[in-house]
Amino acid sequence: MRRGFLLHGGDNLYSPYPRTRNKKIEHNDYRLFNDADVRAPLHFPDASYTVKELKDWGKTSVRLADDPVMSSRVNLRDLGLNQRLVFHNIRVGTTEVSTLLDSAVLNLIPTRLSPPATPLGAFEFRQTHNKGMGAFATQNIRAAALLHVEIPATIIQNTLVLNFGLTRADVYRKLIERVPKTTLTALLSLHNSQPPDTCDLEEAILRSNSLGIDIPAPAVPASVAMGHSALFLQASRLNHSCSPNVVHHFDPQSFTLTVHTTRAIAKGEEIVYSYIDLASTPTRDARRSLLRERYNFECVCDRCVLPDEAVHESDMRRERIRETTRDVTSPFQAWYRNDGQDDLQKVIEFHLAAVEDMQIEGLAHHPYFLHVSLLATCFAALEDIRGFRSWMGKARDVALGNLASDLALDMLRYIVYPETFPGWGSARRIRNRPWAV
Ligand SMILES: C[S@@+](CC[C@H](N)C(=O)[O-])C[C@H]1O[C@@H](n2cnc3c(N)ncnc32)[C@H](O)[C@@H]1O
Repeated sequence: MRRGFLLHGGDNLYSPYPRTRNKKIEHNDYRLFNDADVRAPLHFPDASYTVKELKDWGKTSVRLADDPVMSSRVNLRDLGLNQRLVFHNIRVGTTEVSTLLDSAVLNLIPTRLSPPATPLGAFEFRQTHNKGMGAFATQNIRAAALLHVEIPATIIQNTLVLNFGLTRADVYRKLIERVPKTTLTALLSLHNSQPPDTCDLEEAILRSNSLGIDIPAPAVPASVAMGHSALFLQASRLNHSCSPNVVHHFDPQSFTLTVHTTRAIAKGEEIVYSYIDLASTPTRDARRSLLRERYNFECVCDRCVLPDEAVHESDMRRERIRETTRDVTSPFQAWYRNDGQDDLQKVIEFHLAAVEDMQIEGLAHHPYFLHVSLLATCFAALEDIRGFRSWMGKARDVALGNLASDLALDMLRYIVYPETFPGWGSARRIRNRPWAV
């Protein structure tokens, strides 16, 4: 028996529940309710996920399992402003996520959550001497560790202002109305970086601390699916650095933000990520002006407060990283095209120099992955198992930190069975080509 299904009678849609049986439900509501809350759980292949409760239209709750981590609870309410706007308060365990979303995105809110992996959590919050609060490692932490996992406190769709003719203030006010009291208290203690008197305090804090998240959505237009901002009460305490030691990603499967280390962190070191794209801003001045413009602060990270001469060297190094990354595959390709007549050692040195520059600068963003992957490819060509495993291991760490689990699994396979790597032994093979000199 399909408990909880809404009945579809021509154009009139009615709820089967006693308290709401005679309540006419608008077409949009039906579509939302049906798709997001009822159909999805029943499609679960795993028998342990069943709809445990489903009651009270308008305050609908769906429990998927007794395990609080594996269950989600969805409350729907029509905003009343527009048929297509719906509020959701999603309970995930004991955490409530207050959201203001376009109804098209409702389908994307998971009714079944993957359990988030257990984070190391080895950090504490305390005052910094020049950046307000910050997070600090309470023990030595290895590279590629899962440091923190957090469910958002709020999610807001950025395009609501455009799509529904609301003012930005309307949207934030409506969202704040839905935030539970305890969350609001924690939210109000966060940093406010907005210029004074530009908006309400709540809005200012949400704007100062929210992070962009992508909710992938094959079924809805990209403009709707992307462009959400989420507030994370703890991750909001992480400061910016131009030499970051962590990256964060929103994982739609577990509906959590995950924070991974990009390099080893010493006990007492501050945990920092980059608020901007460091690859496109190699100089301190460029980074500072971008941060000033976007986030209204002057960067005083370890890299930016170096003496002028050291800053100049750092700028040069970062320019060099940008240059070597521009056509990152060409040295290897040239070697390959030339039937291996050039010295593969030179290709290796090219990438090693780039990696060294990045290590000095404390950078492990995208170009780092390319360089270490190409180093692994060079060592594979030479059938050098130790070199291959070492660089492939570094590339895999980056993949893990970026939640590319399929790629990381492939890489693990290559680490275990190097000879299955596609370019394994290519140095020997191309030298033996009949047309090779
Ligand atoms: C999202 S909050 C980070 C946590 C904040 N320090 C706090 O006390 O809650 C962002 C604010 O922290 C400060 N901040 C973060 N990184 C900084 C940096 N590298 N240099 C100077 N201030 C920084 C700025 O005031 C910025 O507006």
